[in-house]
Amino acid sequence: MSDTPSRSNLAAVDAAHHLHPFTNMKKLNADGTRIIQRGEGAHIFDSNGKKYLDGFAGLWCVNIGYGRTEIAEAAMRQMNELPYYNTFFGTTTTPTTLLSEKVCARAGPHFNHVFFTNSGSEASDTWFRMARVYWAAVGQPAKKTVIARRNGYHGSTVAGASMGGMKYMHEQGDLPIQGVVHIGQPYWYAEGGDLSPEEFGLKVARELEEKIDELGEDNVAAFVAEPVQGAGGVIIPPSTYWPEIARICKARNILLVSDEVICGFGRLGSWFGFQHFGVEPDLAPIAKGLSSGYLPIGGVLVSDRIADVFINEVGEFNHGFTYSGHPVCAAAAIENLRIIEEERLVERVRDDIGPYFAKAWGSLADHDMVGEAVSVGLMGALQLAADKSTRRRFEKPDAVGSAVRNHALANGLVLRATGDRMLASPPLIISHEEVDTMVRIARQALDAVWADMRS
Ligand SMILES: Cc1ncc(COP(=O)(O)O)c(CNc2cccc(C(=O)O)c2)c1O
Repeated sequence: MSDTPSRSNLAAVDAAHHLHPFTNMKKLNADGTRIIQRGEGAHIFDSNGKKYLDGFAGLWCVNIGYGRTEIAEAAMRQMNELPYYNTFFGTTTTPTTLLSEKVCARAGPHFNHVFFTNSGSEASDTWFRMARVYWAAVGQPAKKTVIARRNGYHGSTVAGASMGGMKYMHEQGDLPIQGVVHIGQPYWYAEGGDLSPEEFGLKVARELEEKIDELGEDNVAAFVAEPVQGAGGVIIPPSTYWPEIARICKARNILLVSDEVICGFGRLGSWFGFQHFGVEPDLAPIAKGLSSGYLPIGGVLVSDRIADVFINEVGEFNHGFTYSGHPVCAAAAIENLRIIEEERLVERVRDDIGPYFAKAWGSLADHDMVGEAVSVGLMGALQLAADKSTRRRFEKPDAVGSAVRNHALANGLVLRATGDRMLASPPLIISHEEVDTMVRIARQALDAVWADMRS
């Protein structure tokens, strides 16, 4: 049956058949969905030919930018040779094995093993089970509880959504599951009060020690955190935060889990976020920049402390996915990492475009509506404020953030709004001129919304 009628009316077909994630479908069907047709470099184009500078790299993930045909060619070669085989029952495939070596080579001396998944959420549920299996194998089975953070994000699977600190997710489906508790987040602008950022960083880190004391150290398996919270609003912790977290985890014998799904693969100007903050985690979920989103793949970096127990004590870890280490996805990821390495994109973020972005994006702090303009590497946020002199927030943060986002989008720039924070996470290949364009359109959007609010 010809698909011409459907293709000519994709929005109507989408409304009739496609349920979108994190979307109010009634509103979307009324507004109509936007068909994104192709991408090139840091730009995407919709089905009407409108061009957008993708200041969000898809969903934090298109690190090498769009249109890199080398990846399609690598995927096609693998697909034509072997489109799929599994890694259960004593088998593997060449790209899966080579990718595991390549990922570990960038993760530092303590990481020599990776467990592959299809997404970041599956990586969350994988390490969640690994942590409990690890403690049981070393004779401390009561160490089951995971401590996570309010406003953290770790995906949409049951454990991932439970460890996430988003109340609106917990309300749907009776989460969090037993064995997951939350402490505060290092969000100084909103919660620091009269403390300096450094004082606040120590205070909120020490909530971890208080929670461990409350639960009993012998009941706590792990603490999980994103190096920089992404979906929570690009919350960059004060300098005192991570050293104190690392000290507490070591002193109190709980596993430290660094969620690298966003911060990994160059986003912060280092291969992984934990390296940027000088931390040595025990486990680290990965996804997104691993393949730059060209094909779905995720995983868990497993430190020697954990891997040695799984190899020598646990025996069979009864966990895994049909597509764990999918050969075509692995081939695409290998090519993606080759591009990141050969074009020195991590170093570029650290030494060139990251500092350039910080200066340009930081200049927006002079706007009456901007309370802070912060960034690390190519991950930035604008905190919108009703009164920046007192850090007073807007009454309707979501409405303000959406208004700025929609204005930017109408003028050809994709930004993410989470409440009253405007988030940027452009492809690592973005040029200086494109950063200038991002900032120009963002400023225009701020001017327009601020003027609307005062009219
Ligand atoms: C830190 C972190 N951990 C786990 C996940 C889950 O990964 P998957 O989506 O591949 O299952 C994420 C994902 N992060 C994510 C996903 C979708 C939207 C947004 C947003 O900020 O709007 C963020 C993430 O940001």
